[in-house]
Amino acid sequence: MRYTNYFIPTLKETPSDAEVVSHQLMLRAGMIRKLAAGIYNYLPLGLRSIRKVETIVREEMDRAGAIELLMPSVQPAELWQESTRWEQYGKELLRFKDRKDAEFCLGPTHEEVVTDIVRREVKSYRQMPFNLYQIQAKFRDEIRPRFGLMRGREFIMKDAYSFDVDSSASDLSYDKMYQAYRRIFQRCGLKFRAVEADTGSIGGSSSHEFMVLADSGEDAIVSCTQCEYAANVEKAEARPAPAEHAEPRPLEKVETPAKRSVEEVTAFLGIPSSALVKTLLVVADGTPVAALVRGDHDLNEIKLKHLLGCETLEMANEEMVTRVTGAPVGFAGPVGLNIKIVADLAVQGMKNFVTGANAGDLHLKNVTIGRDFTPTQYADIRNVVHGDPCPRCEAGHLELWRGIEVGHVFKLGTKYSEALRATYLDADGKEQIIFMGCYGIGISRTVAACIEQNHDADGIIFPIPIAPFHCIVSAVNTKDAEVMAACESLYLDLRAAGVEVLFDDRDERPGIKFKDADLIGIPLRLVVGSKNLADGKVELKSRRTGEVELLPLAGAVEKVRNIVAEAL
Ligand SMILES: O=C(C[C@@H]1CCCCN1)Cn1cnc2cc(Cl)c(F)cc2c1=O
Ligand SMILES: [Mg+2]
Repeated sequence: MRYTNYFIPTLKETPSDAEVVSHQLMLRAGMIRKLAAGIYNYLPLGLRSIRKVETIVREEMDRAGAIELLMPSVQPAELWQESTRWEQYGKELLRFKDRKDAEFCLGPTHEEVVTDIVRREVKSYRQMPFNLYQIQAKFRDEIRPRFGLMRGREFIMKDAYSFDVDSSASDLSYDKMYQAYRRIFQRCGLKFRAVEADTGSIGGSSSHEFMVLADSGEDAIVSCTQCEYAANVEKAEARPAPAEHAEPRPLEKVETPAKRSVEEVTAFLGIPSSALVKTLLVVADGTPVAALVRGDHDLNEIKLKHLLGCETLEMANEEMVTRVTGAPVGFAGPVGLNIKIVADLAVQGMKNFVTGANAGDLHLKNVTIGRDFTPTQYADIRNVVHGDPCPRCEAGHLELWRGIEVGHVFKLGTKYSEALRATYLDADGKEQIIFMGCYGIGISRTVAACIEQNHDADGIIFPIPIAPFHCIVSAVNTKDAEVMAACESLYLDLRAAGVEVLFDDRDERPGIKFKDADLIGIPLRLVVGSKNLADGKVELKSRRTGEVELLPLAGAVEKVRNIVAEAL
């Protein structure tokens, strides 16, 4: 492609409303342009990269035996009413009516639609296993779309659905997808981790997320230094702490005037935060519950919600705190509290610690469990922290990373097949419910995540497999006929060798061309200038390493072709 015939509206300035690097660089590199909040035009360069990810996804999904179909984006409300999700989702589900006033939504995902297809077509166990997938624009009316393609409202997703006769067969389908996802993200040239994840609202039994490691990632994950354990912090398990052997000292009230937070109280009393226990009041399906976690730990609301088995869980407001504890916020404690008390495992066995006294400006010292109060139950309800011992092996400990979720695979069980009566007759002619799995990849988000992980001060550094072009040929002086002739032949020979080339034939100063080449992140750059050309040489620069080497013109095509072939 010749630059002068292409459409790459690069920007010098960083747009002010772009907060993360990938958003800034995709705008500056002329890859995307915003149409509306969270809704983007994929300009030619951005689309080429998206198509590269789609192609890798398609190849690996097909290799795993999945079959591509395409379902409508517009979905009838009836299906969502059958699955009861029509009421379950709020404003995030974009609903509208057609000319006959019938209700529809713009598809955020397609469990109901694909289950409707299968319930009409599958009657026998012989027809399974199979896996249907699509690559299609989804719409989720996020309350705060931001970060460009990282959290858009309309985005491109590959969503796949597996259908099996029973749970163990469904596990095999799940493993096939898990392995396919590993190959996909490896082929995209990304550093990623597959982590155990919470299933969230979708239900089902277990799930894994595929996280691109990047400091700007919204998700916190941990991985063990010794074994394969890795999990989203929402789900990562903490081990019980070793019990303390100190002698319990007598309980004591202590004045803590207007000292509410962990920081204020521990500073005021001169104790470490691990010697204080926070009493957090939550409301589970309307009932107040006290959650106790050590001062240096944080409550994991997802773990607590699963433990309590409640539909809704939120932090108690000031009015509730005062009503339940008899004290203003910041002085809640477990002693004398007559509501359910769930204590984190790290609190079990603690002695002589500080808690609120359920009275204004008062705390208690030397609190000891069993003597001063007894929790209703102990459970793992905290977020693990960097350095915690691994819950799976003896030797390792957990390291904390930030990640960007680009894939999520779920064991769905019969949640949708039950609701929509998708059944089959087994070998004995008995009616059985179909077991499902669902598997998503954020295609457009993967491109953004790749840039979050691969950039420097000059711009994007695309891995070759998902770069918009493999190589850019930069003519230093377009007025020099020999330079242009050499560029033309390089351009044609490279294309003939299967290298995707962008020929920068603009009548621009070399500095502008080099800045643009670095900004849009094309992995390899061939610079053709009259001085080197006179010696029969061209300059090859690697965008990732910055390495520059002078090549004989004759060998340039072969060299570039080999580098590209090696990386694909
Ligand atoms: O989408 C999934 C699960 C998997 C992910 C992989 C591909 C198939 N679906 C979870 N989820 C997330 N956000 C949603 C938002 C809305 Cl508004 C909705 F109505 C439904 C969902 C919803 O179900
Ligand atoms: Mg997810």
